[in-house]
Order: sequence, then C-alpha cells, then structure tokens
Amino acid sequence: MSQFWKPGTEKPRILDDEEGGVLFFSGTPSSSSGFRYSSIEKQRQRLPVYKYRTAILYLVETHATTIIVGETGSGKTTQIPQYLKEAGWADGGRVIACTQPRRLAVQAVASRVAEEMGVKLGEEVGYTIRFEDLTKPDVTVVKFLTDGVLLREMMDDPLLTKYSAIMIDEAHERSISTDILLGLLKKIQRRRPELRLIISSATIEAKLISAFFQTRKRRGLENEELGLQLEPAILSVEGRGFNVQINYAEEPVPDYVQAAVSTVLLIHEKESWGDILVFLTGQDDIDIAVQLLNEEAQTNGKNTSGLIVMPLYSGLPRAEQELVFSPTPRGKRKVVISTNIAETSLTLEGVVYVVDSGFSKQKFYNPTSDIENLVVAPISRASARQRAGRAGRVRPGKCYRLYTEEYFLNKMPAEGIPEIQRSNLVSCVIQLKALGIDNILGFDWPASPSPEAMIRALEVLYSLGVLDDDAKLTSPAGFQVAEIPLDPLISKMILASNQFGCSEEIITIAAVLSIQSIWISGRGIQKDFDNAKLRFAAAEGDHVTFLNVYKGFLQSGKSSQWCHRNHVNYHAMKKVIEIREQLKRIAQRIGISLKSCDGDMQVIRKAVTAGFFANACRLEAFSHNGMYKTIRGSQEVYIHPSSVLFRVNPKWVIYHSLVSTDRQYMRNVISIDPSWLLEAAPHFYNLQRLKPITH
Ligand SMILES: Nc1ncnc2c1ncn2[C@@H]1O[C@H](COP(=O)(O)OP(=O)(O)OP(=O)(O)O)[C@@H](O)[C@H]1O
Repeated sequence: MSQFWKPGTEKPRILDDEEGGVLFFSGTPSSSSGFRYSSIEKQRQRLPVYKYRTAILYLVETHATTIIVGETGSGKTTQIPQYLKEAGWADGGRVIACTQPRRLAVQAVASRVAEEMGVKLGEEVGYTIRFEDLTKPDVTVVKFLTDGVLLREMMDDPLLTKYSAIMIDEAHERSISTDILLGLLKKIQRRRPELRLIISSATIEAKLISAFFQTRKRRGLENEELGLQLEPAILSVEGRGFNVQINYAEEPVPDYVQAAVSTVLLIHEKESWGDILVFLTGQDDIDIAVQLLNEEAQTNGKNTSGLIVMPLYSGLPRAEQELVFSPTPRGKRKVVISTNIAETSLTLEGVVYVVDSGFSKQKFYNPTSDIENLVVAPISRASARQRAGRAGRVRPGKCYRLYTEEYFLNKMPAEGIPEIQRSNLVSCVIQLKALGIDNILGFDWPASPSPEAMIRALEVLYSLGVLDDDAKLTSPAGFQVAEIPLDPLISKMILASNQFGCSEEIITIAAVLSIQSIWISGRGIQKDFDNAKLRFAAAEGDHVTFLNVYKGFLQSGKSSQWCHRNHVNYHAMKKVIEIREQLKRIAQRIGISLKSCDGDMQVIRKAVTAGFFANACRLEAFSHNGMYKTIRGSQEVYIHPSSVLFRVNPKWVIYHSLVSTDRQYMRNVISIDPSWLLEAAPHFYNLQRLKPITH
C-alpha cells in the first residue's frame, strides 16, 4: 500500500483493547440468548462513557443543562439514554428523548438500544421519523427521533411536557433543526425547570454551545430549592473506540471517485479481513463507483472476487439501506459506498477500513438570487474525524484519506458552517411563526442567520399568503400550511388544490416529490430506461408523468414485476402510498376535501403554480441550447436530462428543485401558462417582468 499512501500523525489510539475483537461477532444470534446478552453487557461496560456514568447522572440531576463532549465511539448515543432510564428519569409515565440529525441514525441507534435493553423495538424503546412512528403511547419511555420531528411535536405540545430529559445528540453537526431546537429549549427551560437538557457534541462546538446557554438571562428559572444549577455543566468523556490508523494520499488526487475505487481494490488485495466504508458525495458519484467496480469485476474478476458492493444514500429505499447492516457472509468483504448519511452515529459492525474522499454535498443558499444549491464541497476536519471514527468501532481499523496530510492540517476548515447560515429559511421561519415566535430577527440563535436570507423567507411566505402585513401567520391558510410537515411551497400547492378540486392528484404529486426518485436508472440500461419512461411521459411535464406512473402501479395491483419491467422503484412506490395516506389524513384534518379532477391537467398545473410560482423560468429567446432564465433573479438554468421535458423546452416552466453540476439544472419540471403566475401571485410578479418572449 505504500506507493500511494503515507501514514499520518493524527491522534493515536486511546482505549485499551485488550479484548481485541473476541467479544464481538458479526452474526446476529437471538437477543434473548443469554450469551448474547452477557456479551452485550460487557461491551457496554468497556465503552469509555461507562466510567463517567455516575458523574453524568450527578450532573444531570443537579444541572438544567449538561454538555457532554466525547470522541466518536465513546458511547454517548447508545448509553446515556439508558443510564437516564436506569436512574429513574422515565418513571411515572415520563419519557426520555434523544434527537439525531439523520433518519437512518435514528432507526439504527433505536434498534441497537432496544437490543442492548433486551426489548422489542417499538415498545419501551421506539423511534419517530417523519412519516414513520414506531412508538407506543404509555409504553415507550426511551424515544429516538430526528431533531425536525421534535420541533414538529412542539406545535402540539409547546413545552414538550411528556419529556423529562432531552438529549440533543451530534449537536456539533449544527443542523438547522438542532439550532432552532437549542434556541427554543432555552425558552422552555424557563417555564419547565424540571426539564433536563443533555447536549452531546464531538468537538469544540461544545464551547460555543456552552457560551450560548451561559449568556442567557435566566428569568423565571428560580429553583434554588431544588438545588438546580443554572449554568451548564461540561463533561469531557476521554477515550474512544479502537485505534484507527490514518493514512493520507502522498499527492492530491485528480479524481476522487477513481481514487476511491483504486483504494478499495488495493485494500482488497493487500489487507486482511474486514469490510470497507467509502465516503463519496451523492447518488451520482456513488453510482459511478459501483459501476467502475462492476466493470473491474467483468474485466479482471480476480481483483474483485469476494467483494459485495452496496450503495448507501438517503434516496435509497429503506430495505436497500438496511442491507448495509446485514452480516457479511464468511469469506466475503462488503464495500459500502455512502454519502455522509453514514458519517455520524452509525456502527456498521464489520467495517475495518474507511476511505474518505474529503468531499460531501452541501447546501448553499444565495439570498440575492434566492437559489439554494447542493454543491460538492470540501468537508471539515470535524467531519473527517467522524468519518474515520466509523472504522475502529468494534475492532482496530484504518482510514485512507484521499487528500494529503498537509491539506488536512492547513487547508481543511476546522468546522463546517452551521446549516442555518447556508440555507433557504422558508421552512424555518414558518415553524417559528407557528410556535408563536413573532420577532424572528430578534430570536436567540446559537448562530444568527443572515438578515438577507430572513427577509427573503419573509417575502416568499408573504407572497404565498402565509404571512400577513404584520408578518403573522394568516388564518386559516398560514396555520394550515404550517400543519403540513413538508416544504411550505408543497404545502401551499396542496392547499390550493382544494380550490381547484384536484387534491387527490396533488397529494400524489406531493408524496412523489417527498422522496428522491421513483425511477431505477443506471449506466448501461439508459436506453431501456428512457423507453420505459416514455410510456408514462406527459407533455405537461414530470408532475403529470408521476400521476401516470402512480395510476399504472395501482392498475397493476401494486405489482413488483410491473415495477421491474418499467424501471420503477417498487420500494419507492410503496413509500409513496404510505406518505400519501398520511398526507390525506393531515389534509382532512385541516379541512381539505379529497377530490379528483378526473384528468383535467390544467387545474393540476394551476395548483402547482400556486405553490411554486417563485420558481418560474422562461426559455431564452435566442437560445438553441435550451437555456432558461429564472424570472426572479435572471439566473441561467437548464432542464435536467432526467426530466420528460428535456429537449422539449416549453417556453414557460416551473421547477421543483435545482441541482448544480456543470450547470444549474432544474429537476421535476412542469410547463405553465405565464398568465397563471399573475393569478397565483399578483403581488410577486408584474406584467412587465412576464413579457412573453419573442423569437
Ligand atoms: N449496532 C451495533 N453493533 C455493534 N456494536 C455497536 C452497535 N452500535 C453501537 N455499538 C458499539 O457501541 C459503541 C458506541 O456507539 P455510540 O453510537 O453510542 O457512540 P457515540 O459516542 O455516540 O459515537 P458517535 O459520536 O459516532 O455517534 C460503538 O463504537 C460500538 O462499539
């Protein structure tokens, strides 16, 4: 391995691993077996956090807020909720919550903790993620949930009264929902001094978070008689899992996908037993890496013999995501090629090697153009450490960084930029408004978002009819939009469908837009795939095409063979049906009557326009290459090749989202009549701006 790799000087191992990997096995014997249970108990006790059990419980007892800093793998996520339960924080019908920024982590950690506690998932230990609730009222006492779901729960129960203790995990990730939660929990603590907050963070972000909780005015928190300390306690948990040896590239690599594939092959050739986890940035480069490994298997079979390649990204159906947790068959080596969804909180038992490209897809929002883009950007040192931490969780491991040590030490930023400072804030603002926070600019943020982004969000919400002249939620529209757990633009589209008599169709479209893709594509099958898509393609655009696919799926009796023949993702369609059912229930609750327009495409497109008018684009007059300009900011955009309107290029379109690669591409596009923009948002557009194009 030496021709390419140079061992690094990053922190050596800390924890003694005298038991090697002996206690751990990759099979999953039944959790009821005594052997499994006692081995799990021993594993729990050897985690670094175990030595701090008493200290943690003491601090939580005596402090309103406890900040726990610990390295990845020290056991924060899986152990602290159990310690709290064991100490009685779940007695008397109270619930302990633990939030995570990512859905997959919520599910994985909940099932691990249920296994450690020897209970069935969904009973004492459960989880809730958007559109999926595996908890039982009055039974679930340790609940894992995404930070976004906890925020939603505040709409029904603003003081989160059922929780005795809330652990905000992975706070260093600074997801937008975590930041909002931190601000709101500070407020809640004034009203509920008995509530305990535990904030866990892997990095120096802890200092910032601590300062944030210290600077507060503690009005109303007068509980000295309880012996409660109001200043946050900080506890540093020393130690992590097993040693991870870090290796750096000797030279910068020109193509990280190719370099990742070469490294996988090199590890497979030279290194001993153990699975490999590769971090790339998104479905596109993951698909390429999978393809390259498959090609290698065809041309040079012996280099890949025994390798099982598995992609992992959020758009993948759940059943496929879960495959990565399955034990690796004897004599084989699993290669999981993932986005940063595997970066925190996940333990993939067999992983010994991590390959880190040094990049991830990150959201960047430009308030001037009002465009939010997913861009491939360098990760931070904190992320790099988290990635390396995925090796060495159950035995010593190695991490191969596809960048130089010099780059890591001197060029890589120490921390990422909090999501709230690089996002479109429309969803965030409406949530705060729904929680009665009127002075958004004056809200106590852990990191302030830019005033421009705030103003943009207020403008959009105003033009959607969600906020009134005093920037308060309108009644009923504003409250209804806030009730629907989707992007407010989609929620507004659903609301508008009520007037247009097409709520059945629009709810289907909303369900499809909520998942990444309903298609199965891939290199080598492009022609078949294009032909399959043509069978459903609608001249009006992608949204109507989705309706055709949905109809076909129902007519086939929800058949998986039908999906296979048509390159439609069966699991994704099942998810669509599930989400659709939930959206129907929410729609009915907020007074939307379920009606079908029986194929009247015009009303469907008008309802889409009512939500997405701000994303309108016009084909450039003399464009021969399909260039559009956004009406709002005059940005150059193109229809994505995956759209049924690619090369059709209608004059006026509305898009659902933008992706940026070599160009800015519009995904999920529908053609419209410009006069509908004026109907939908007269205060947003003026006739001058909508002047038709002349060829
Ligand atoms: N599913 C699992 N299978 C086997 N071991 C596991 C599993 N989940 C956790 N563990 C063990 O528990 C350890 C601690 O995991 P935990 O998620 O609690 O750590 P953490 O400190 O929260 O790390 P991170 O910051 O990465 O989430 C792991 O390193 C691993 O040894």
